[in-house]
Amino acid sequence: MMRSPYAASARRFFSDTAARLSGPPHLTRAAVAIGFSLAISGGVAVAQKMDKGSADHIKAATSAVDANFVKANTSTSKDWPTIGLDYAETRFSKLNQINTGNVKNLGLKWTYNLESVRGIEATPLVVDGIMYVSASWSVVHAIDARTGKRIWSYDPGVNREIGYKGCCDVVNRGVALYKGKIFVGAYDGRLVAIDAVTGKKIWEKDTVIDHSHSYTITGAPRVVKGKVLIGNGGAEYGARGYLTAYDAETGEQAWRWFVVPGDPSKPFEDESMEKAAKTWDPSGKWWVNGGGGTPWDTMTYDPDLNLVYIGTGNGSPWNRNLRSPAGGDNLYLASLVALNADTGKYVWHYQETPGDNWDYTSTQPMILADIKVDGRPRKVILHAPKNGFFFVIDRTNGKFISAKNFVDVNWATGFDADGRPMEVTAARSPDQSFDSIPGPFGAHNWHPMSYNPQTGLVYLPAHGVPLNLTGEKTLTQNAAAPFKFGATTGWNVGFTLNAAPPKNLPFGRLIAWDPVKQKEAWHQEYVAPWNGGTLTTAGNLVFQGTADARFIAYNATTGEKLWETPTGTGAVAAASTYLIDGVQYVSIAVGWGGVFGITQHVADKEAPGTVYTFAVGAKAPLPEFTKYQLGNLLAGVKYDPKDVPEGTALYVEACATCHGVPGVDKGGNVKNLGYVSTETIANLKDMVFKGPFTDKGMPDFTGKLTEADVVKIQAFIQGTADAVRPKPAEPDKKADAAPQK
Ligand SMILES: O=C(O)c1cc(C(=O)O)c2c(n1)C(=O)C(=O)c1cc(C(=O)O)[nH]c1-2
Ligand SMILES: [Ca+2]
Repeated sequence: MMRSPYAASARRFFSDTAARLSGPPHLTRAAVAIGFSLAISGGVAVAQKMDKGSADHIKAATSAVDANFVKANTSTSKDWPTIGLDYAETRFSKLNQINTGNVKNLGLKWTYNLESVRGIEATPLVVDGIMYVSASWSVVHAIDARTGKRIWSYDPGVNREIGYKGCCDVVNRGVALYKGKIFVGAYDGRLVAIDAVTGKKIWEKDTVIDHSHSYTITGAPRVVKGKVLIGNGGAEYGARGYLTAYDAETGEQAWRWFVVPGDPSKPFEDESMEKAAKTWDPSGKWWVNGGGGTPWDTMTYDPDLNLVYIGTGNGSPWNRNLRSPAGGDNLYLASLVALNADTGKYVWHYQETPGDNWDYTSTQPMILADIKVDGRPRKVILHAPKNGFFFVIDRTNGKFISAKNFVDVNWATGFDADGRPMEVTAARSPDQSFDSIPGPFGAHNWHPMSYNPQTGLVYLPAHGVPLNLTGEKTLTQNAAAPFKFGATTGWNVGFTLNAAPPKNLPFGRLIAWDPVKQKEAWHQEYVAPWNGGTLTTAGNLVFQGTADARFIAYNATTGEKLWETPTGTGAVAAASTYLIDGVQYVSIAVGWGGVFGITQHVADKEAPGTVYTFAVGAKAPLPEFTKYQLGNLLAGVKYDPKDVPEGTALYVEACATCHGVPGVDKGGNVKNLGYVSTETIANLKDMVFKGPFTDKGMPDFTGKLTEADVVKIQAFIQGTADAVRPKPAEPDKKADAAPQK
C-alpha cells in the first residue's frame, strides 16, 4: 500500500490528541487533493487589452533576457530575472535604497489577487517593471509591476483530478524567463513555453517517461546555455528521478540524466548509472518502485566551471531495506550532483545522506559562494538539506569541506573527515520505532535560503515537525497488503506511523548561519514551523514571510526586527526586489500551503493567494482579510460503530493526506472533515462520486470506492469527531479534585 505520512506527521504540530485515537494504524497513500482554488479556464491565456506601446515594451524587455543579461544584472541587481536572482541563487540583492534606516517607512504599493487558495511557492521574476509569477495548479500570471494590473494569465489546464499524484500540494515554485519566453513546469509533467508578451503557448513537451508512475512537476525550470532544465517529483509514490534539458527555442530534448539506475535487464544509460548500480541491491528490487531520487527543486549553474548542480531526492520507498535489502549507499539519492552543462554528463557527486532511510532529500535550494575557508579562498556550495546538517562542499570537485548540524539531530552524531555521517544505530532499527529528528518534513525544506556576502551569513528558514517512524517489521507486513487506488505503481513510502506521538517538539526558526565558522550568528523563533523563504539585501536587511501571515524585515547583522506587515494568509515563498524607474520595490507572493499547509492552519486570518508589493512611503490600504473560522465539531451523523475500523483504513487511504484527521487537525488549505456541516458528511457520497468539486481538486471515486465504503468512511469521520469531543466537565467535583496526571 502507498502511504503518505505527511498529513499525519503535520498534525503532531498542534495536538497530540491523535494519540488518543484508535485512529490510523498506519498511513496510506491518500493524496487526493480536494481544493477550492477558483476555477480558471483550462489551457488558455486570459489577456487584458494591451496597447502597442506596452506590447513593444514587454517584447523588448523580455527578449533581452539571456546569459549576458543575467550576468550583467548580477552586478546591479536592477531586475530579478531568474528564480534565485542570479545563477548562484544567492538571493542577495545589491540594492540598498531600502535599508535599515528607512525600512520602517515601507508601505504597500499594490496587491494582486492570484485567484488561488492552495500553496503559493514562487518567487516573482521582474524585468523592467514586468512581473511573472506562478500560482497553484501551475497557473502563470504576468503583471504590470508599476500598477499591479494583470497583463495576462495562462492556465496550462492541468486536470484538477490529478492533485493526488503529488505528495505535497498542487504547488509551483516559479517560472523561467529567457529570450521572450516564459517556461513553466505543469503539475502533470508538461514543460510549457509561453510567449512573454501575449501569454500564448509556443510549445509544450511531456517530460514524463512513464505515466504509470506518479510523476509531477512542482519546481521552477532553469535556463542554462539556451536549454531549459527541469526535473520531477514523485518519490513518495514510486518514481525514478531524472533531469531533462530541452532547447528553449524548439522544445527539442537536448539531454537527460537519470538519478538512479533503472531496469537491470536493460543496458545502463551511461557510466554514472553503471557506477551507481553497484551501490544498490544486486537483485534489482529497487526497480519495481522506481528507486526515487527525484530532483524536484534545486538547480544552480556555474558558468566559469560549465557545471550544472542539482540536488536529488529521497529513496522510493523510503526504507532502504525495502528497496535495497543488501544495504548500500544507493547512489545518487540525497546527493549534490554536478553535470556538464552542455551534455548533461555526470561529473561528480557528494552524497549527503548515504542509503537514505528517512525522506532526507537534498533537493533543498543550494547557493554557490566564494568564501575563505581556513584563510584560503574556496569556490563552494552552501547547502542545508532536510537531514539537518549545513554542508560546505568544494564545487570544483565535489570534495567535502565541512558539515555541522544547524538544529538538533538524532540520526547521526556528525560527519567524519571523509564526509561520511556517523549514524546512530537506532535510526535504522528493524523493529523499534524511531522519533527521527529531523522528521520527513526536514530541518529545512524547499523554502529558499539567501546568502549575504556583506554579513557573511546565510539566512535559513529552519523548522522541526516531529514524526515517529515504526520499525520495518510492521512495514513489511503492510507492504504486502493490496493497494486499492492503484493509479500508480502501488508502492509505499516505506514507513508506518506509530500510534505513539513523538516526544520532540515542533518549531519554526529563522537562523542566520555563518558558513565559515559553521556556527549560528543569531536566530528568531516563530510560533510554528513552515515559514517563508528569505531575501537579503545590501541595505543590510533580511525579508521573510511567516506561517502566521506576516512579512517581516530584520537587520541582517543583528537579527533585530525592523518592520512587519500582515499578509492575510501564511507566506511560504520568498520575496524578490528590483528597481522600477530608479525606485526600489519588494514583492512577495503569499498563499498558505505546501505539504504542511494542506492540513494545518497557523494564521488567524484567511485570504486568497496574493502578490504584495512594497515601497518606501507607499500608502495603499491593505486588503480586507477574513477571519479564519473553523466551524463546529461535526455532530449528528448516524453511523454504526462497528464500521469504524474498516472506515479508518479506507479514510487513511483515500482521504487523510489532504483532509487530515477529522477533528484533530484543524484544516489547512483543504477542509478538515471534522469541521464541515452535518449534511455534508451525511450526504458524503454526493461529494465522493462525481461530486461538485472535481474541477477544484477532489477526485471522482467512482469505481474506486463503493457506496458501502462511503458509509464506513462516514462512521470513521463522525466516530473520530465524537472521540475527540471534550467531555462535559463535572462542575461539583472539579474544584477540589486531586491534580490529574
Ligand atoms: O520525493 C519527491 O518526489 C518529493 C516531491 C515534492 C514536490 O514535488 O513538491 C516534495 C517532496 N518530495 C518532499 O519530500 C517534501 O517534503 C515536499 C514539500 C513540498 C512542498 O511544496 O511543500 N514538496 C515536497
Ligand atoms: Ca520526498
